[in-house]
Formats: sequence, structure tokens, C-alpha cells
Amino acid sequence: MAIDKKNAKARLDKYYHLAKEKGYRARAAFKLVQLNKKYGFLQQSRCLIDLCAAPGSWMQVAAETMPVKSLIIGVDLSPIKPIPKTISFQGDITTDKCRATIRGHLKTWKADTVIHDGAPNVGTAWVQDAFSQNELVLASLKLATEFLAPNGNFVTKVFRSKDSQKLEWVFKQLFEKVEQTKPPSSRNVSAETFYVCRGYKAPKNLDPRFLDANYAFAEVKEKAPNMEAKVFNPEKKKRKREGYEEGDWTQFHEASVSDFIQDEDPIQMLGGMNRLHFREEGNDDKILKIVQGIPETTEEIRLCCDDLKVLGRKEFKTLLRWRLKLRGMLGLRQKKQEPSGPTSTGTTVTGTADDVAAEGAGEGVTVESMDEELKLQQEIQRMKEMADKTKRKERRKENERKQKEITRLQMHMITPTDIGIEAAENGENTFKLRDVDKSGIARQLSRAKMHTAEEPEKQQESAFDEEEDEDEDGDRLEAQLDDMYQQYTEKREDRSAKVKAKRARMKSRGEDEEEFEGFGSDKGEESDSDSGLRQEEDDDESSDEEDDEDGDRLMTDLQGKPAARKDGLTNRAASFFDQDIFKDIGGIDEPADEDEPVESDSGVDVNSASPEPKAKPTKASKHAAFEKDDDDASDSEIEEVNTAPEENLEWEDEEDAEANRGRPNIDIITAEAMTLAHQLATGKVTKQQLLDDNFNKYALRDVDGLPEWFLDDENQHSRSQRPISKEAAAAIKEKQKALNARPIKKVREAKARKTMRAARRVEKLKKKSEGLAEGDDLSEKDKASNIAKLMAKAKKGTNKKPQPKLVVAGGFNKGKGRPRGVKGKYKMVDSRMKKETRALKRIAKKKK
Ligand SMILES: C[S@@+](CC[C@H](N)C(=O)[O-])C[C@H]1O[C@@H](n2cnc3c(N)ncnc32)[C@H](O)[C@@H]1O
Repeated sequence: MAIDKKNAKARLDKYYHLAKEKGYRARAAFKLVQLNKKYGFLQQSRCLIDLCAAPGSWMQVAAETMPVKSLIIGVDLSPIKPIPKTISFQGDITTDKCRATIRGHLKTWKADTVIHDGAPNVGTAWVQDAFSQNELVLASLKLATEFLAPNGNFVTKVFRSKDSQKLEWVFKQLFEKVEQTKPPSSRNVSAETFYVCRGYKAPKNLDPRFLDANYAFAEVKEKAPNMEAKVFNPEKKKRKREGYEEGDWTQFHEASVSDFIQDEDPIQMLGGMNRLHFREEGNDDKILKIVQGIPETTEEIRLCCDDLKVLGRKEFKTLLRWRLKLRGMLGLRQKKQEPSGPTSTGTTVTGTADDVAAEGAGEGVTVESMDEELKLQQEIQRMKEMADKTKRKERRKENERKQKEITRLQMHMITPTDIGIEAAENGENTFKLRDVDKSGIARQLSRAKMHTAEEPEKQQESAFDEEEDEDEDGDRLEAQLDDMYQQYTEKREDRSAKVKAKRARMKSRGEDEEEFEGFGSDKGEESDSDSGLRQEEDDDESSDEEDDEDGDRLMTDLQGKPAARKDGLTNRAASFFDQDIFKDIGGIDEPADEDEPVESDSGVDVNSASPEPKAKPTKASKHAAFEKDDDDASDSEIEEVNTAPEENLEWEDEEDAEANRGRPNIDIITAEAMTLAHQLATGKVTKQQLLDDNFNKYALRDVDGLPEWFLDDENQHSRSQRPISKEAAAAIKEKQKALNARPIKKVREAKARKTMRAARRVEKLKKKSEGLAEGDDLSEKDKASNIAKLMAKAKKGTNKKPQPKLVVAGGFNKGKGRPRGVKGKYKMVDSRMKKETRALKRIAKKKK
């Protein structure tokens, strides 16, 4: 394609530099890299044909990515510099010669993938370019149909034009899956897009017209535009996405009023025109004179005629009535009387479309008919729109779900076999062991009894026929926008500590578990609830747990429950209350009176928990409200537990320790959450109050059908603001300080490794000296000296050899012996030495 020299510099973007850095011959390489990243067709291919391959960057990518000993053949009009592990030749892909050459190289093989990135080097008119490019695509498809193995892939570049839809249709006839995509490296300003067609159907007989540009791009007569819809429902205007009408390159159309009055299809005119003018066009326009003269041509009518595009249904009706009156005056109106039935029925009076529409000017009967008709039309339209809307919504939801699955799959959060399991709505179809347990089947199973469940009658759902309507364009655009928005949010989330914490929380809990939804209104609020606190499972959940109490349970924790601490606190509770903000709260650290059950106004029962089985009040019970899911133990009695694992945790890396405890490494990170925790702990608010607070004006917002980006934004700002206490803010600040003061993970790891190595050395030394000391063949003196030697050796191992100081030979230091100011060992280096070292290495390599 011709390159605009003026903008040549702007074209040298990051992919250009990246291509240079990686040694690719063109930045186009990244398009294939990104396409392959998305669809992964190269890794699965053993034989590939690259059509229009020069200068060869796609071939380079293919050679890099495909399995070793794959066959890669590239062809282009321009010569391609040889690329290792590939075959290339010069040729025109539209010719038989090229076909024969490829056949010769393939021998008996069939290609797994055919890729095509052709661009005709015409650079004339855009329409011409696009057409030639599409012709080239058809030529490449033709080759693909000849050389592709069944189930093979075809990847091609297509320029978006009016023919690209036709190409897509052809692709869909030949391949199982056809997807259109634009990799990020493809410039936004470029009209190019890529089709990835997978699963070649390899038909035995292929109609050659499929691949003939004359047939494939033949014009299909477009259906006439629905002007009635434009006039009768003018408020619901549809955006025209295709641009100009074919052959109509202006956007403003006008006609004279007299034409409007004489025309037999006024609806067509009103729908298509922008203005009806009152200028005289012919020499003697009698109609116009009459129109100008009569009082019915009011100022309002003139204004309406001036801009038809802004009119509503009422104004259109006024215009039609006015026209009808004039037609009556001018004797242009003809009524057709149907042979049967009286005129009063309203259905018998017909005329030209306009007559029916505007009859109401004088005859109430036909106005009624029109109104009825209109009503019916509107009703049908409304129902259609509703059905479309629901269908679109369903489709969007499904797309979103798929997108999520793919993302999670990419992040290794699920395995491919998990797909579909989560698709079951609300987990209704998911097998839950707990449900089995509850229903008592577990007991029957444990008694080895067979349980037969009646299968509910399967309801056959009639599958929706895929609608190939205009809305699909909109849907696709919307899906693309959704994708882009998701990418944007992911990027944003990656930067946000809050969201990271939330993710960690979700990961540790498993995706399907209910999550604390914050103090906002809806589910979306969760991301910004900022509470940082983990709201525990709801009451139902706890009742589930109670159900589980009875003996024969199928469920067993694989990791075992985290041990409770001696003071009756769970690990989570303990670490939570270890925070500074709770230091000053009386009655938390000191055990309360053993006998007296303490009632706090927090609404939490504080009468249990002591190291002894008969509980005494502790932090754990006091804060059971948000510690419920942690340990079932705290629900019942508090047992004496082994604290050893907890102690060991001190030596572990913090994150590992958190992981061992079976919970994510998250903490209270916002002042809002800290305030809340403080208030809960001091009993200033109760759990119930918090729950009640949730029902605020934000809770009942209707979020149906609102786009995700809008909801995200709303949830961030449009939510109830909770007050923040000074202490909480200070606590968070302190925490942040402590965090900042911590060495980075790598440093900590390095230190830990050092300590570990030292410990190992000591252990080894200990063993050796024990061996020496226990041996009988040496005298005590020898033993002592040997052990001393061992120790000295071990100590020596820890001391690093001092590196000689490097001094540049030459200049001031030239031939003067020890350079001035240099103590200890030193080494003179010069450029000569560098060269010599390299030469020595080279020689050694050759000798090998
Ligand atoms: C955008 S470049 C291809 C870049 C290539 N994919 C790469 O990665 O280096 C388009 C190429 O299509 C080639 N081309 C155009 N018409 C062709 C034809 N009829 N037969 C073969 N190659 C053609 C041009 O010579 C040009 O090198």
C-alpha cells in the first residue's frame, strides 16, 4: 500500500521499534503474534502456507512458533530473503503457476494453516484498493480450499468495505468457526481487520462461484427503506451506520411543496426529504400560488416544512392533513369505494396512502381507522422492540459470561473442563455435597443404600434462530466496547490495592461464594465497598453449618481447620485484634469475670470463651459477628488447642503464613473499614444496624440494562459515605508507614535464603564434629584440633574473597606500577586485554 510520507514518522510506533529489537522484518509480525496468542493455531500446525509473505515477518513468527521440522512455504510478488527453516519463492498468488509451485513444494502434504496478509500495491482510490484487496482475499481463499487439510485454519486480512460482509458469508460456508478480530498492533486508523476461520469443512464439491469475485461481490438489491416507520415513529430514529446511500453523496434533500401535494406517496417524501420549500420552480406553479394564498397554510405548517427531520408524529399528521385538504381543493383526491360495507366502518374508505393517513382533516371516521392502524403498528413495533431487547440482553450476558470464562481460563483460574459447570445459572445445576447432606441422602449413602431420584421431565427448549438483523452490528460493536472496557478495568484493577485485596479474598473463598456487598446498594457496590472487612456468610449459611453438625457427614476438610488459639481466638480474629487500634479498648485483652456473662449493647453475646471448656468472654466471642465463617469451633465450645503451628508461622514468609492459615493475605486497608471495625468492636454499632444501613436510597437502584462501565462509575461515587474516625485514619497511616518501611519481598527472600544456608552449614558442621568426637581412633587433642579446623574452614566459606580492584591501564596509570591511592589487590585492564580475552574465548570455542 502506498505510504503517506508526511506521516511516515508517526508510523514508527512501539511495534516498529519492538520489531527492530526482536529482529522481525516488519512490524506486521506482531499482528500474527497477537492473532496466534488469541487463537493458538500456529502451535498446532505442522504445515503452513504464507500467501503474500514479503518481507517475511509472518514467516519468521511461524518458524519460531510452529513445532520443529514443520513445513513453511511463503510466496510473494516481491523476493523474500531466505529465512531459516522455511521455503520461499516469488510468484503471483492469483496465477496457476504459483498454485503449481506450491503443490510441488507440498508434495503429498496438506496444509494445516494458510495465512494471508496480502495488500495490492495500488494506492489509487480507496474503493479500488478495497476491491482489489478483497479479490486478493478470494484468490488466497481459493488456494486455501485447494491445499488445506480438513479442519484446517485460514487467517486473512480483509479491508472493511461493503464487500467484507460478503466475504464473511463465503468464509462461513467453508469453515465451522469464523471470527473477525483486529489485533492491537493493527493501527486504529487502518481499515484492515482479520478473519480467523477455523475448522475447514473440506467440501467434496465446491461451487466455483463461491470463489468468483463476480458472484461473490455481486450487488444484492437492497430492500426499500421503510419510510412509514420514519414518519409514524419519527422519535425512534435509527442511526445509519453504513454512511451514504449508494449513489447518493449528499445529506440534504429538498422538494417543493407542490411536488409534495401532487406526489402519490407522501410518506416516502416526508421520510426521505429534509425540507419542503415554497420557492417557485417552474414558470407558472399554480399549485404553489394556491398553497401560499389559503389560510390553512399557517406559520406552523411553514415551520414544519422547513425542517422535516425534527418533526414528531403529531407534526407529520398535521402536514398530511393539510396536504389532504389541499388535494381536496385542487380536485386531486380520489376515493376508492369498496363494493361491500358501509363507509362508516372506517375500513372501507381507502385511497392513496396519504388519504388514509390524513383523512382526519374533515372525516372523523377515517382518522379513527388511521389511529387504530397506528396503534396496532405501534403495539407491534413495541412488542418487537421488547423481544429484541430481551434477546440482545441475553446474548450480551452470554457473551459476558464467556468472556469471563476465557479470562479466568487465561489466568489459570479454571481448567477447560470447568467451563460449563459455572454456566449453570445461580449454581442451580451444580452438584453440591452440602445439599446432598442436607437432604439426608448422605446418610443413606453412608449406609450403602441406593438412592433413586426421580428425574424431572426435561423441557425441550426451542432454540432461537439466529437473527441476522441489523442489530447484530450494534451488538458486535457493543461487545467490542465491552471487551475494551473490560481490558481497561483490568488494567485499572491491577493498579488498585483495594481490588487486589478483593481478588485475593475471592480467590481464597472460591468464586461461587457470596461476597460481602458493602454498604452500598447493589452487587456492583462490592468492588468499592472499601470496607476491607470480610462480611461473613449469612445466617442461612450458619444454619447450614448447624445442619452439618450431625455425625455422618460426607464432607471433610482437606486442609484441616486452622487451630484456635489458647485465648479462644481464631487465628484470624487474633491477628485482627492485634492491630494497634484495639490496644486501648478495655475488656478485650483482659479476660472478663468468669462467672458473669457479659452483655454488650453491640448485640453480640459475650458470655463464652475461656481456655477452659466452660467459656469465658474473649475477643473472639465479642466479634463473632464478623468472624463466623472462620471457625466452626467458635460456634460451639472452645476447645484446648495446640498453638504450635501458629508459632511456626512466625518463621514463615508472611504470605506463606497467610496461605497456610487458609486465608488470603489481606487486611483492613481503608480508614472507612477501620472505623467500622472499631465501632463494631466497641459496640457503637451492631451488626444489625449495619445491615439496616444497607437499605438506603442507593440500595434500590434499578440497574437493569445499564452498561457495566456506567455502573462501575456509579458505584464508585454514588454510594453512602460513612464517617471516618480520626483514630482509624491514624491507624491506617501507621500501617501504611510500617508497610513502606518493610524491605521488598526479594530482599526478604534473599535474607531468608542466606539464613537457611547458614543453618544448613551449621547443621553439617555439627554432624561432622559429632562424628569426630564419637570416634575412638583419635586422641582428645587431635579431635579438638580437627574440630577447630573444621570450624575455621566453615568460617572461611562464609567470607567472600575480596575482588581485586580494576584499574584502567593507560593515561595517568600507564606503566607506573601500583596506581596511586589503590590499596590491596588490583588488576590493570585495558582495551587490548578485552580483545585478547574475547579472542581466547573464540579459539577455545572453535577447538571444541
Ligand atoms: C503487507 S505486505 C505482507 C507482509 C507480510 N505478511 C510480512 O509479515 O512481512 C503485503 C504483500 O502482499 C504482496 N502481494 C500483493 N499482491 C500480491 C499477489 N497478487 N501475489 C503475491 N503477493 C502479493 C505485496 O507484494 C506485499 O509484499
